Amino acid sequence: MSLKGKVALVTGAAQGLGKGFTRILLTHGAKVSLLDVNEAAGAELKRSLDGDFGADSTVFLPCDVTSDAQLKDAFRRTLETFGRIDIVCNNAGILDENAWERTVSINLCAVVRGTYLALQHMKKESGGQGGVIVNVASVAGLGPLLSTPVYTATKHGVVGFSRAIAEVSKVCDYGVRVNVLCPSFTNTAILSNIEDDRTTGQFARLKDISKKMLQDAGVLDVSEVAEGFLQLVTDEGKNGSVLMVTKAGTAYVTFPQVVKDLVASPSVVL
Ligand SMILES: NC(=O)C1=CN([C@@H]2O[C@H](COP(=O)(O)OP(=O)(O)OC[C@H]3O[C@@H](n4cnc5c(N)ncnc54)[C@H](O)[C@@H]3O)[C@@H](O)[C@H]2O)C=CC1
Ligand SMILES: CCCCCC(=O)/C=C/C=C\C=C\C=C\[C@@H](O)[C@@H](O)CCCC(=O)O
Repeated sequence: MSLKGKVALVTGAAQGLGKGFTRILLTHGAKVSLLDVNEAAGAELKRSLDGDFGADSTVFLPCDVTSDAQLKDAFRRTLETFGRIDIVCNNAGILDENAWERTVSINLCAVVRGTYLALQHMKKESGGQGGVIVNVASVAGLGPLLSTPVYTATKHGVVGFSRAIAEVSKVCDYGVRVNVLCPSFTNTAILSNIEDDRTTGQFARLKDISKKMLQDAGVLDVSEVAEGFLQLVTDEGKNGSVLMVTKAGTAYVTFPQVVKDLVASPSVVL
């Protein structure tokens, strides 16, 4: 899929991975609507992108993705600005085991909200032109990151929800692909949480284990993850795909078909 003339909406775009996704989309000819709760960082990024890609290539929309009204308004203003939405990346996320309800609200509830809004605008049965949604989970969405159980739960939820919605889209012929990106440790601000007792809370005593996992796994550059993101956006054969990006390599994840396996071989003991 060529990105020329396409319009993307990226949440949590002001820094880190969202900024990397934004830049790779712009480099390949798309226009991007940047959503972020951090107005200062968003405005600063907009100024920088104006210089690199021209002022008409992006729009920055202050938005707290936990607010239904703000996210709906951001979609509306994106359509007003660019006339279409072809790509949605639900990327915004935090890690805070103390503020675990807010972690769930941002990392999972807002991904559901952003996915449903994207489908509302893109699915063919409501007059849309189709498109693609990339939801950002984590390797912690594939297995437990022990010092962050709620963060782990939210990322598992993003994987499960996205795979299910991808199946819905296929069966209902929405014309919208839904994929999941599962990066490993990447060099952004969120990594500092691994050492921060304020965000690991009751699990702070486990931080040395998580730090060793980080040291063993290595730390990705944003650009490495952005290449995986671009694959999920542009490969029109990918729907319901889960792409894991690690320093050891990039791979599509396959999942056991438990029910089919169970029926096929009743001896399977769960
Ligand atoms: N950095 C890493 O090691 C990994 C990160 N991820 C995920 O990647 C996504 C992006 O995180 P990073 O770029 O690493 O972190 P980051 O902290 O650098 O960027 C997160 C961005 O989301 C924004 N944001 C936070 N809450 C928001 C809200 N309520 N509404 C709108 N924007 C909000 C922040 O202002 C920030 O710009 C997250 O979902 C994170 O869980 C997944 C795997 C690894
Ligand atoms: C603490 C900051 C992390 C926030 C960013 C993020 O999401 C990073 C995730 C990176 C890696 C997650 C790894 C999870 C591993 C589990 O799947 C499990 O396989 C670990 C098993 C460890 C072992 O050797 O037994």
